[in-house]
Amino acid sequence: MSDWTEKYRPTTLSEVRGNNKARDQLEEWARTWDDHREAVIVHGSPGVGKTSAAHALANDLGWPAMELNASDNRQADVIERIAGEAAKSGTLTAGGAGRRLVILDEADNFHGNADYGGSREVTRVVKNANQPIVLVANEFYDMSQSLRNACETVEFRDVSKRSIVPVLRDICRREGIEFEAEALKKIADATSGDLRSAVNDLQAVAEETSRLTVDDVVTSERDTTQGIFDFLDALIKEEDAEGALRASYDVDENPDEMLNWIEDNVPKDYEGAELADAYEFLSNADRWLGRVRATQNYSYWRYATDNMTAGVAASRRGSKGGWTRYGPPSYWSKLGRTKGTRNTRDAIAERIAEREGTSVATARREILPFLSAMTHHCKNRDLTVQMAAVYELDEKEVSFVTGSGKDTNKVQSVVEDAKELLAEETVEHSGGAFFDAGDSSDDTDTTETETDAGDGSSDQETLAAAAESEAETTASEPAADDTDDGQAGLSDFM
Ligand SMILES: Nc1ncnc2c1ncn2[C@@H]1O[C@H](COP(=O)(O)OP(=O)(O)OP(=O)(O)O)[C@@H](O)[C@H]1O
Repeated sequence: MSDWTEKYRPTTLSEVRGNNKARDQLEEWARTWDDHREAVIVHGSPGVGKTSAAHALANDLGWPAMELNASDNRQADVIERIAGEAAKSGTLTAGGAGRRLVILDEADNFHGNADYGGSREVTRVVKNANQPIVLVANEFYDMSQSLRNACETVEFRDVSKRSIVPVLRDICRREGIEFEAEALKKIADATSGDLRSAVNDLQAVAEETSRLTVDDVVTSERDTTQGIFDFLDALIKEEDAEGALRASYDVDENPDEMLNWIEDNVPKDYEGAELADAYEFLSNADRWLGRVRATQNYSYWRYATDNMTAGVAASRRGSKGGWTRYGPPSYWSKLGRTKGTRNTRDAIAERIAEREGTSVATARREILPFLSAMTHHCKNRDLTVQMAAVYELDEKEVSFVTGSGKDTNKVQSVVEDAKELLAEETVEHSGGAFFDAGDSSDDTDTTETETDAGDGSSDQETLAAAAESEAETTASEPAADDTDDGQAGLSDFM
């Protein structure tokens, strides 16, 4: 059987589902290209149709599409090909004739090269291109600010369940597969916004049966973790203390794992004082889990669970709406599993504590999770570099905080740039703490200071504000200009 994601790839923009606004913006960008001559960045999560939309657009307009993949090539080659092609066809171009669409896939990956100048070169080429360029990216903020500023931006959102189901239904009809409506809903549910995964899952299940029932879908791997997502919703958004505890009974994870999930996801919806309170309960839970490990007395699990469920739910202030993309605990899950990672964690926490004038416990329980949330997968690259520089993190440690693999180009280039930054900064001034903690009390109860985003008068508050806006980083464009002087404050990177 051929690959259904290819077989049913949209060929015209009208077949791109669930992102009407983005689709229309993209079309408008293309139709008015002669007037503005800017490139466009199309960004969003994997599998939501960005690349398909670019190709469909080219098809609709009758422009040949030329696709380049940033990570497949050496940067110089890519640039040469873009620049060369653009210049060449530019000379042939008269009005709209000879127009072609350059699609640059994985455009957030240029940083993956030690040759930092590459990114600047791409920016220059993109700015001067004689042809419309679509840059496709997952992580908007992995692209340099000057590149972002040079382009228009179109954001593709996760595809809603409501839009996914009809796509699956169409495919079933065209493949002659019988199905229960609930089965399709279940697939859509389990793939949380990623239409490509939904189509893949549908094909996987359909290969096993000629009539698709709800029960057929149960076996998919994503489904086994679905319980935890429902639980997180209940805990973080819906239930009171008792309800949250009850919801945890349905979760098929041990308390250590459950704590990891909660710790990693609660900052996506909680903020300020409620987050501080929640962390307090989570650290209580952590202590009880430590006692279980030390004594093998499993009756303490109960206390840990109470803290992490009832405690966290009770910390909530006001109501939480909307839909949140909860994710597996990429970083915290590694904690406590092995002694090695615990040591890494503690080594980082010690350096943070020293720098910020807090206790190691505070650094570990309160500061590290913030850093982790803000630099998850190195998504805010400038900030990640800044962090690596200030705390002098090596590859293993950057990987630990961000959850990106330590052997990836991303992590290696972050560490390299951090070293460079550090070298520059030691010349400029004697280095400073990330947060510039005002008092240096060794008190573990300093939660207020890290989380109370008040008037923004101190770096601590800037950080807290950053943590709060973390959930919306993809939506907001920083206003600051390029900062190349290597001594920019944290707020300049936000
Ligand atoms: N919005 C959509 N409408 C219709 N089909 C879609 C949509 N999004 C994804 N698909 C299906 O998923 C496949 C992959 O989509 P596509 O490669 O365009 O996603 P993407 O957002 O570019 O992901 P990535 O960033 O991982 O490349 C398509 O061939 C199609 O089958």
